[in-house]
Amino acid sequence: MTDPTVSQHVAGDDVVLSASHVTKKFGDTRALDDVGLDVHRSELLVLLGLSGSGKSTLLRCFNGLHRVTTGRIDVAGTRVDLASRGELRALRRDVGFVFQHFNLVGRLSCLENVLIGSLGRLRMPRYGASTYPKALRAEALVHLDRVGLADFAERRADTLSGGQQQRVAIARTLMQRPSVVLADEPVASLDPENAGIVMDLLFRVCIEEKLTVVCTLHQVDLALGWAHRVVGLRDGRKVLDRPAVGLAKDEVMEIYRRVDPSVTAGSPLEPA
Ligand SMILES: Nc1ncnc2c1ncn2[C@@H]1O[C@H](COP(=O)(O)OP(=O)(O)OP(=O)(O)O)[C@@H](O)[C@H]1O
Repeated sequence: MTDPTVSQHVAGDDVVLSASHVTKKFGDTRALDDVGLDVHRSELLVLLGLSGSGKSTLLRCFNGLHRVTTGRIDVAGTRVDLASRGELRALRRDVGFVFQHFNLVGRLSCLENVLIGSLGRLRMPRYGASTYPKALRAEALVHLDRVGLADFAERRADTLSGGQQQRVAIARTLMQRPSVVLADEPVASLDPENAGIVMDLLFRVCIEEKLTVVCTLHQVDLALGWAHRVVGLRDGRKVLDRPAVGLAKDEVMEIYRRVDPSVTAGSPLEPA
C-alpha cells in the first residue's frame, strides 16, 4: 500500500478531462449511454464494471480512437468529439496510453523502448538508442530509474518479467511528457504483487507529475487501495461515482450485481 503522506493527497480542482452526455453505439449495441464525468488534475480515477460494460469504449472515446455517437468530450483543452485528424494526432502526443500487454518492442533495449515515447517530439524516426539526442537519453534513464529499472537499460525488453515490462511501458509513457494517462487494464496480466507495484507507480506519477490518470480495472481491492475516485459502469451507464475514501467494498460490488427483473435478490457476481 501507499505511504500515509502519499495517500492523504487530494486531487486538484481543475478539470482536465470531461465527458458530457456521451453515448456511443456500435450498430444496435449501446456501449455508452448518456455518460457524464469530470476528471481533475492529479486525480487517479478507476473505472470498474463487468466485461462489456463500456470501460474500454470510454477510454477510447477520450483519446478519439472511437468517435462518440452523441455528446461532448473535452481533454486537456481539445474538443475531442469535434477534433480533426491533425488535432487528434496532437492530442495523442499529450495523452499516454498504457496497455494490458505492455506493447513494448521486444527485441529493443529497455532504454530504446522508453526513448520511443519521445518520438512525437522529434522530426525524424530514430533507429538505435545512440541516434537520439543525449538530453533525451539522459531523460529516459531518469524515467527508468524512477520505475526502479535503471540497471536494465541495456537489456532486451523481451527478457523482462511482465511486471518489469509494464514498468518500462510506464517509463515510456512518462517520456511522452503527457498531461493525461489512460490505462486499459494495466495489471490484468500480472500477479498480485506486481499488480500492486504497478498501481503504486501509477498513483505516484499521478501525484508527482500532476497527471490525470484514468485506469480500468477488474480488481475491486486495487481500486479501493489506489484510486482517488471510483466510477462504476453497467450496461454503458454510470452507476457509481464516489471518492475511494469511505467507500465500502460491498457498495462497489453492487456494480456487478446482475439486474434481472425476474430475480429480486442474489449474490453480487465477483468480477473476472
Ligand atoms: N469495435 C466494436 N464494435 C462493435 N461492438 C463493440 C466494439 N467495441 C466494443 N463493442 C461493444 O461495446 C460494449 C462495451 O465494450 P467494452 O469493450 O467497452 O467493454 P469493457 O467494459 O471494456 O469490457 P472488458 O472488461 O471485457 O474489457 C460491448 O457490448 C462490446 O461488445
